[in-house]
Amino acid sequence: MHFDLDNTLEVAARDYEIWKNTDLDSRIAVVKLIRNQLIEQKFKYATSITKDMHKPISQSLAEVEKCAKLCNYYIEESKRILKGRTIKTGWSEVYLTNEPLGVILGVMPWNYPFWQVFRFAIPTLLAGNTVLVKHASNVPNAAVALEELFRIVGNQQVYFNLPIGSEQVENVIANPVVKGVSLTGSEAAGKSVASIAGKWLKPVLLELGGSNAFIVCEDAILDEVVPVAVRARMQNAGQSCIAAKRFIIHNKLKDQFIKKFVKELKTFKFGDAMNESTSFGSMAREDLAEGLEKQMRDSINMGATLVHGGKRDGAFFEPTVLTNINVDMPVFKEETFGPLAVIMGFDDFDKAVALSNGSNFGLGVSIFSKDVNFIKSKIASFDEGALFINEMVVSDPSVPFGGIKNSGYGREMSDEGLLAFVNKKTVVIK
Ligand SMILES: O=CCCC(=O)O
Repeated sequence: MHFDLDNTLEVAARDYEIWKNTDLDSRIAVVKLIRNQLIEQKFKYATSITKDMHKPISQSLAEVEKCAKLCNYYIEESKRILKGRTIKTGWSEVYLTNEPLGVILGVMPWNYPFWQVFRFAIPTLLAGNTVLVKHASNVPNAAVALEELFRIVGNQQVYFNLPIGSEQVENVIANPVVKGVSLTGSEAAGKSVASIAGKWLKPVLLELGGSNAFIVCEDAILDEVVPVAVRARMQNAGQSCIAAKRFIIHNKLKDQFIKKFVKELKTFKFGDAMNESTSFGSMAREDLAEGLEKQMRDSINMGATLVHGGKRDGAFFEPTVLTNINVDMPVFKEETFGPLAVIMGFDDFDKAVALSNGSNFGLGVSIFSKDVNFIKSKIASFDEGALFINEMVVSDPSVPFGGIKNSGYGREMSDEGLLAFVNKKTVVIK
């Protein structure tokens, strides 16, 4: 079917004029309809995810349910967040209103094809904007299913799927109807989108890669920590920006940690992604698995030791563990977007901090210790967007989410996510 980009941009701009004047109660009512439809048809939506990127169906269902949770959060909270505020000054009245900006472009990735779109689109729409979504080319079923789902909105369309190639994104950003861009994707995509948006002076939110450290201190209880560590790395076949990628373990616990980690990996059930008991699937594409294999091989050639796994069959990459890592290896320096854990040791906590900060990314870090007060005293020494103590780094609708350094800038979810694309208009009355 022929897709007319210019016409779509025109309609998105025209419908924005209606949507921005739709009161917040009505926008919230629309989000309720979207949520209801999502839950009623959750198997259909989950199947579109699994078909596109081979995620086991139980995990696709969990992704769809998380989208509903995000809707519930904003259904409850958006009035409070968008309310604006008054400011006491020498004038008789000063206040701030939060107004929409216009048509906002979302450039979205394939690893959580529904979740990533929901966390961009729901708050952006509730603020009164309309959205264009340029989804990843390897999730076409999810992209179409999402547009259909959001079409539930009465008289006007507020969500537009753009089935375009990445080479067309520049023109979309440059188009005067587009007033901002949110990108979740690679560091390279972030640099490109940020420079184009900069040229046209349009606000941009970047949620890029990560190479989170997972630090285990000497006093941690391994039987509690290891199942969390495995989940933190192997979730979504390792294809998550916030997955733990570099395990930094106190030297007194390191050998035991490795043993228990590998034992836990052996409990995974591989198989048909549509089978509800499958707990570990293949990666989304063969070229991605090949890329991970290269990072692993290059690191082994530089002295890393393969402890477990390491085999690839097409897009299937065995859960893999490497140790004897140094900071020059690709598995340390680059993001490993697949099921590969690298394990390093430390004696002194400051060394663990230095290793954690030794990445160009700065999305999040997990630290496990009984001495929470000690860890709290060290919070400022971590260059990260988030620090989770005795918990893996997770995303949650009520908690701001985003990074620093090459992980991007801006925050999604919580109050910050709803205020990401608004004009905070100041009103002063003498
Ligand atoms: O891939 C990055 C985000 C994953 C998540 O929100 O859980």
